[in-house]
Amino acid sequence: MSSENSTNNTASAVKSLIQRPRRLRRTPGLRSMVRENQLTVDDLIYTMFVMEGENQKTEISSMPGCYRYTLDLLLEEIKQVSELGINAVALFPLIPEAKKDDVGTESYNPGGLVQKTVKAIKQTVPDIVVITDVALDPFSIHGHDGIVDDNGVILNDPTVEVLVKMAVSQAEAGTDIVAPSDMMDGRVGAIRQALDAAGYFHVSILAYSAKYASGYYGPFRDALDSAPKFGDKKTYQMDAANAREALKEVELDIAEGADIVMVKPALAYMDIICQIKSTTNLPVAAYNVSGEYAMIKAAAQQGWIDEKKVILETLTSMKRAGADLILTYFAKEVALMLL
Ligand SMILES: NCc1[nH]cc(CCC(=O)O)c1CC(=O)O
Ligand SMILES: [Mg+2]
Repeated sequence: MSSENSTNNTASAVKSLIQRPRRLRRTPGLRSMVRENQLTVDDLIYTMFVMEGENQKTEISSMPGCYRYTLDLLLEEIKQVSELGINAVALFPLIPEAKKDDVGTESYNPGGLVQKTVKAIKQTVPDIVVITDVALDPFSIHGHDGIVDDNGVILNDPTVEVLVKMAVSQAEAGTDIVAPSDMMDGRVGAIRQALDAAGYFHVSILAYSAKYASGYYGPFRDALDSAPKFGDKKTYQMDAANAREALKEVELDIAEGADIVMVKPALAYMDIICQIKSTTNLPVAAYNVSGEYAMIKAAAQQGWIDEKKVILETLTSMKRAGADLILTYFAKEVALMLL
């Protein structure tokens, strides 16, 4: 018994406290019994960068500890993380400049990098869930997620036609989940229809439903060399000030056939995760984006924060906000911490 609670001059109001929340924080066992949320390896989706070539991995300078892998080394990494219990990987390709064009033709090449990668993963680690990104930015010379007209306007409906081809070609390659990250209107419905028409009823759609125009994507654009060559993405990605609009976007994507809805970025949008969770029974995903990764790594490298503690605290808070799934570059590190 600590003397703090037994001194004679303790105010009587405190002495007679009936509720003392600290009672349940007294020991690790008690804390564990009343813990409301638990981060587990099942929550994690490992976001990975793939590039052409052989036997190479290159570190992304603004994302220390995160690499672009050639397919052979990517497969090694995926085997390892699968053994650690990670269920799913989300793939993003680095496309050589020479294969980029105005309309992202390479994105639906049956022999393209993504398609080749999906096939190889399915042959080597068949149990891992493969999630492929559906958006034009890695494939377009201008770095936008859509087709651009002469006035610099990002065209919605012509872009959706390309996204549909991309999604079907990923399904042909064997992907489990297609994940449109482009924010064009109507793409979820168009992709669902096309997948079904081609017999891919079983392929799921993870919709980037509430994706914000964010400063937190900088390191990702370094990784893929995909920063927009002009303007910004504000005519298609959402305004950071809006919350009700996120609910509208989610509602539309669900009506169009989304299987999982996502909020992106995560950390600055916890309120959005929480609100969406309370309005849908679908699984809700959160994308712990590149800038969120970079901030933690940078502060940790300076010795300013305890990296492991901050990673676990950050991802657990996303679960507390309502995320069922978390896309994160920390997935492997976290899986090791949770062992
Ligand atoms: N379709 C683009 C896309 N898909 C995933 C990310 C960012 C992910 C991250 O920052 O980790 C982006 C960047 C963007 O919209 O410019
Ligand atoms: Mg939408």
